[in-house]
Amino acid sequence: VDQPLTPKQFHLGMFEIGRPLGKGKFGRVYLARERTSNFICALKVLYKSELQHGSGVEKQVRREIEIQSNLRHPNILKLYGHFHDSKRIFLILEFAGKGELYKHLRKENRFPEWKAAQYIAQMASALRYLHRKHVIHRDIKPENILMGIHGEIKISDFGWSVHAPNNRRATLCGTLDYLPPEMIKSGSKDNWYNEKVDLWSLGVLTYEFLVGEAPFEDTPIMTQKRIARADMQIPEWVSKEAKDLIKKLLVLDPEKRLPLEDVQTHPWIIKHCVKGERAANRERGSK
Ligand SMILES: Cc1nn(C)cc1-c1nc2c(-c3cnn(Cc4ccccc4)c3)c(Cl)cnc2[nH]1
Repeated sequence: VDQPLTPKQFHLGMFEIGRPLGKGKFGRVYLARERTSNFICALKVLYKSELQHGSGVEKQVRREIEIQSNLRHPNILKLYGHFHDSKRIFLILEFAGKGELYKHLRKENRFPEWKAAQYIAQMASALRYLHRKHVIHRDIKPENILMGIHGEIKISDFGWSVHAPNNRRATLCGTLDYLPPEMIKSGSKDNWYNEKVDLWSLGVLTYEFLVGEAPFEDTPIMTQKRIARADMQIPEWVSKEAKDLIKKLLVLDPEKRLPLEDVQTHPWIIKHCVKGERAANRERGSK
């Protein structure tokens, strides 16, 4: 499909800026329309002054641009291009029509199993695509997932992703809930650049979609202790198939976590994702 946003050089005058869509730790995102093609997109604006020179954040933005502009997958938010002026850096991103997934999760408290399974199947498909390109996301959590107009999910915010193998040090901030044990424990960091870290986070995400809170949610100290021991309880009302998948992803040994191709063929995923449309709608109608 020919992308209207393919000129080599972009500049701010090409866009009509709309309402603010949200803000992150660094920068804000605005709805925008490219004037000649009327193409709707999301413009992420970062102030250079906020990205201290030579700091990790500047490298993170560079990495986000380098990695995300080469990705093309229905469940990964597209980065069409970027440009900058004297004070700001602009990322031209795909507009996700239904916004941030975590807001939907908080509003609904938790997702029904059929919806959670479809989201996890889409995440597994996107992660398989990333891992085939030796990209590790390393920051899978509801806050970094957006929703398209048809309810499909889109992984965004590649600021923490890396090309494996990689010898960069990373400073961690934000929630600990999604960190795998190998990133919590001190000692060898090469496990940080093993794509198995995304499998652990996928397990945490599955749990949070179904239960409405993260499995190791606690005080920061207790969260670290519970992660290091994979100490979590799955409520008895969660189906046995869903419990089985969570337990096969939240495994301390990275090498023993269920591979993505087995996630996609897991009975819980098959049960909710490959039924005929009619049967699935009938089931959903009864929810
Ligand atoms: C909000 C919202 N409501 N609806 C109906 C659609 C949206 C929507 N938001 C987006 C957004 C969007 C907005 N905020 N954020 C979080 C953020 C902001 C700044 C730096 C880092 C992270 C992402 C994007 Cl990128 C891309 N598409 C988006 N679509």
